[in-house]
Amino acid sequence: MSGDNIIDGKAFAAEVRARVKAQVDRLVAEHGLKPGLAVVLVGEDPASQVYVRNKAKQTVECGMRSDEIRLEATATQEEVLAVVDRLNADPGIHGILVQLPLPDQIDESAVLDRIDPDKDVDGFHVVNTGRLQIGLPALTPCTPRGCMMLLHDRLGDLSGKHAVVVGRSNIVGKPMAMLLLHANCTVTIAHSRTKDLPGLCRQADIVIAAVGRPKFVQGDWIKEGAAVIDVGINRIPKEDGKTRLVGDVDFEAAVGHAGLITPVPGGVGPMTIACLLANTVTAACMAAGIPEPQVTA
Ligand SMILES: Nc1nc2c(c(=O)[nH]1)N[C@@H](CN(C=O)c1ccc(C(=O)N[C@@H](CCC(=O)O)C(=O)O)cc1)CN2
Ligand SMILES: [Mg+2]
Repeated sequence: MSGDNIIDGKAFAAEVRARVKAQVDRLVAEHGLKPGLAVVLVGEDPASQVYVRNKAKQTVECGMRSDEIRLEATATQEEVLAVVDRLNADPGIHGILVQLPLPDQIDESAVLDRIDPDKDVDGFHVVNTGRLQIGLPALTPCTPRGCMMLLHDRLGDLSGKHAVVVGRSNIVGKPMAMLLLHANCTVTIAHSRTKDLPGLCRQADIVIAAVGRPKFVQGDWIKEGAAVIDVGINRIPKEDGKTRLVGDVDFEAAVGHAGLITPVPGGVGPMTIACLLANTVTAACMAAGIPEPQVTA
């Protein structure tokens, strides 16, 4: 993959992490403030274990404190809430993330809403959701924030562009639509009941695929020159019995139509963790009542 229209999310995420590290270095040097991120993992989901390990590694590489809290898959709601309460009260922890999905016995929204909104670096708490909705400063969900960074980097001003968001989840589709709206896009949210989805996508200057179905968005749904951001991470079986990762877009078919497109892997995924680190710096600065250090390059 080497076309000019293919966005290298891995390289861009490395740049974001370098900026975060420079910010952290200044916070430590000028304010004695070392941001801390705690990640809570309940159970042994293999993909979640990899993501949590990568988060901890990248947090430390950026010079921040990293706490990893692991609970058995059989943990009770009370046990998970007790961990969140303890982290809420820890002044050295500025960001808390509970890795999703949670086991079935746990009420996900009750856990997410127990996190102190000022430490909610996932931006999933109802307070941050509401703040985003009405345009107040908010901790913003990491994946949509990463998508916006990629779009602004390659397209600059997004005003007046028609964006179609395929998917209406609370963690990607809805906040994504809100961020695009705040960037003055005309936004359509499409979902399983949308009529003529191919025709709708063909009108879009920007297509965000966040539906959770492998290769769902077809190549001929993409208008010539449109930007295609693929949020999907689907593992599909290969003939040799192993699995491979594909997005929600049929990449091979879409790449010939798109003006810009993110691959899977190596597109949006790496931006999610980079934005989590950036949100942790934001949360630490908010807690200390100091402005975020501005770093160049
Ligand atoms: N509390 C949260 N849970 C989950 C989130 C989240 O933002 N907050 N998002 C996903 C998982 N996720 C981070 O937690 C995540 C997913 C994918 C990647 C990534 O870098 N993907 C790579 C491929 C990695 C692979 O081979 O599996 C890529 O796309 O290039 C990072 C983070 C659900 N849970
Ligand atoms: Mg549940």
